[in-house]
Amino acid sequence: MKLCVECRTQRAAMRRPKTSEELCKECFYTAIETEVHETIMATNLFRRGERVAIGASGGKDSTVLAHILTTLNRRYDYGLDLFLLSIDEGIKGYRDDSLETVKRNEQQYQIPLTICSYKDLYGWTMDEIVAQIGTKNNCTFCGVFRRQALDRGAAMMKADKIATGHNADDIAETVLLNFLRADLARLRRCPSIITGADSTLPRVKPFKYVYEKEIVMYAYFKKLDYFSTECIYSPFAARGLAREFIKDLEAVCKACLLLEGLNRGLPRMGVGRTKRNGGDDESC
Ligand SMILES: Nc1ncnc2c1ncn2[C@@H]1O[C@H](COP(=O)(O)OP(=O)(O)OP(=O)(O)O)[C@@H](O)[C@H]1O
Repeated sequence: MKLCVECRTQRAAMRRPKTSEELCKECFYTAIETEVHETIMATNLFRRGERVAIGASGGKDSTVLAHILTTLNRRYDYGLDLFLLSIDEGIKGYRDDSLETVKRNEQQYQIPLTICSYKDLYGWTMDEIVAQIGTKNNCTFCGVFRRQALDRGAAMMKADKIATGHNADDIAETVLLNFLRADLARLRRCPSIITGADSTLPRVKPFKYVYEKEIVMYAYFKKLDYFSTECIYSPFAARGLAREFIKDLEAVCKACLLLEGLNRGLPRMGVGRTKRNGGDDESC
């Protein structure tokens, strides 16, 4: 039986994707939560007394965000007034089901939920828009409307900030997409942990440094209640290509793993052959 390298008492339940350390569940939770807390502290992400809208889609990222922000707010006494804000894009068989999850999260985390719909704000549901425009450019409508809908919903609820569940993988995909589109303004802006800092409603990404795989593991081990189906229109989105490309790069990037080990004082991390990083002579 392998013991957790952190507590050395419990059985290791996983190899942590970010560090390759073998940890028990409790030490894994502590590691993620502490890292998010340190990110929040190091970047002054919130101020005491702020009212924070958590963009809640019912998916894994925003569900874990709601769970971790609620936990940290209590544990470290941030003094934040948290609430869930969901945008109902009007996608039958997808958003209606995920909203049911958010309604349960409202009870589980004991933070109030507000739902704003495209139908009320714009007079159109996404299903109606897709019926007009087809499945090629529909994500443009959805992305632009959702961004504004989150702002309008948060302003209506007198929020000071919007927190979203964007993680390290999402940010890498966005960087790649903006690079491919040669969109320099967005390329410069998109990796920031806080955007619109000077506006009345800044947006923050507390999971900027959290790997998607670790969010999935956290949600799975904690048995969090989240909705895991992809948007029915997303197979047509360009983001999917960026995601595949980054996953392929990750699978062979032995040099990055070795370098990370050296920088973290774990020189043996990534030494030897694993299924994930291939042979010893693989490179980016
Ligand atoms: N319908 C929505 N209502 C409220 N917030 C949303 C909605 N859709 C997305 N968001 C916010 O934007 C973030 C990124 O959403 P996106 O759909 O790009 O990614 P995701 O990785 O699938 O996130 P999640 O797992 O939380 O659904 C979410 O984590 C959430 O905070």
